[in-house]
Amino acid sequence: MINKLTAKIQKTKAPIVVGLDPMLSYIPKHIQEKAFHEFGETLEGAAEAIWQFNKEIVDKTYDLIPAVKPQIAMYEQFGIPGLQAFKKTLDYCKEKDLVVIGDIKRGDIGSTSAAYATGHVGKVQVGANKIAAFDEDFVTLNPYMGADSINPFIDVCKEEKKGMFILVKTSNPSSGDFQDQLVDGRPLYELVGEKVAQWGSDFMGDSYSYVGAVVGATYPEMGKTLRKIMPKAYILVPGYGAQGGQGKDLVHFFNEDGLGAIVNSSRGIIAAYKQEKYARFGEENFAEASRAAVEDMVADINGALEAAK
Ligand SMILES: O=c1ccn([C@@H]2O[C@H](COP(=O)(O)O)[C@@H](O)[C@H]2O)c(=O)[nH]1
Repeated sequence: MINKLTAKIQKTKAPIVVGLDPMLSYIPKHIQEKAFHEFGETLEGAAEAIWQFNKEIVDKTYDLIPAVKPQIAMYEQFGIPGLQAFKKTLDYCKEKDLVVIGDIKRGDIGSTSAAYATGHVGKVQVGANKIAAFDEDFVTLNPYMGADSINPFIDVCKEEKKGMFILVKTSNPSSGDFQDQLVDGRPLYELVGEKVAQWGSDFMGDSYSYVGAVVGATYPEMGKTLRKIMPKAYILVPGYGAQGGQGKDLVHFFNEDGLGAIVNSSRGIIAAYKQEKYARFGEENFAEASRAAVEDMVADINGALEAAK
């Protein structure tokens, strides 16, 4: 899967991932009304609205992008119908040949992590059958419970040739509360970065590892340091757009081969039609606005990479 991700980034020339993080407040009235007419103002109605919204965005952008990152929390808030919409979204994106990164941020004691790994990237044994449940290509993981929370994912991913992005330095304002604390004189995120490099060293694709890292666009200097600590790890970079990150901040997240980082934007793409810049599209054409926002994001990042050469 890491080879597929790298190849798709090279083919599209778009080192970006569209975050499918639908909130009802982003979903145009005409979609909500249709879904509520059919299913009522219920969890089922909400789930139908987010599925129709996602589908239109995917239809209008899939030819420009290598990957999507559905955030499971946005679906879980609608309970079981929400999780069904999550699964429908994953399957549809895979039909469109997109790489799917499930933003699930799991990590628990070994036996529980093993169950999460089975459900999200593996296959569960049911009688004589082995069945893939959610079946993402990559997942995000929280490593702060230690190696035994990550190892089950490594085992399952090795079997399935799938991958993971491990939280190293997150984009949020209080990420420093714990991640920046000094341990033997070094920030904790650097030590986690070293561990990611170590985990990845015996789980390599052709040029990059199946074990990637999450580093926020909002911390460019730390991104530069972590790039050197984890040269073979793909870095998933959230924090672009709605959280303030811009192309010029991201140059040092990439390696000299122009690869090694994939930048996420969720609200900045899926709710683009709400921004003044894309207001010309109108609510009806929200997915066209998302397409324009993808094109602008790619131009911003590639422009910054060119300028830095
Ligand atoms: O450090 C992190 C890790 C994950 N995220 C997730 O990425 C998206 C960001 O959404 P935007 O709308 O582009 O701000 C969201 O799913 C977060 O849970 C992150 O922001 N930072």
